[in-house]
Amino acid sequence: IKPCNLTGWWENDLGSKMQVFEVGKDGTFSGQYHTAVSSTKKPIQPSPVTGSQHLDEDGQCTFGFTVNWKKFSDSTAVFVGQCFNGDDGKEVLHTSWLLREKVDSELDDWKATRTGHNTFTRA
Ligand SMILES: CN1C(=O)N(C)[C@H]2CS[C@@H](CCCCC(=O)O)[C@H]21
Repeated sequence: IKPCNLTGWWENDLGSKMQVFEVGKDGTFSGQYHTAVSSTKKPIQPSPVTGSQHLDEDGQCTFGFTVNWKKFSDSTAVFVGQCFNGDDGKEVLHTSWLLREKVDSELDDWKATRTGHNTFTRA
């Protein structure tokens, strides 16, 4: 079984790319998220990623990471998922996410969190 290591470049079905820098001995990692889409008009810039993955020997690890949409949006996304080794030997990350956008009034709090799911493959 191939051990799971998220280091490297990933691309999801929206065309967003994520670069994971090296993963520490405790499974923590940092990286950058290059989103392909945004709900804001400001120019899109790479955003910092911080996360943590399991390092179990049996591969196919679970992980979570947070993206802070610096400089172009006041929102934050958290992702959870698992890495699978497809039969074709290709790795795929199945993720679910919560995207919290900043709203100006507590009255709008009800509509401030969106959820979705995306798969990532090696870019
Ligand atoms: C591009 N995205 C992507 O690759 N996702 C998996 C989803 C979940 S985070 C969101 C991007 C939000 C950009 C900042 C903002 O407009 O609030 C969307």
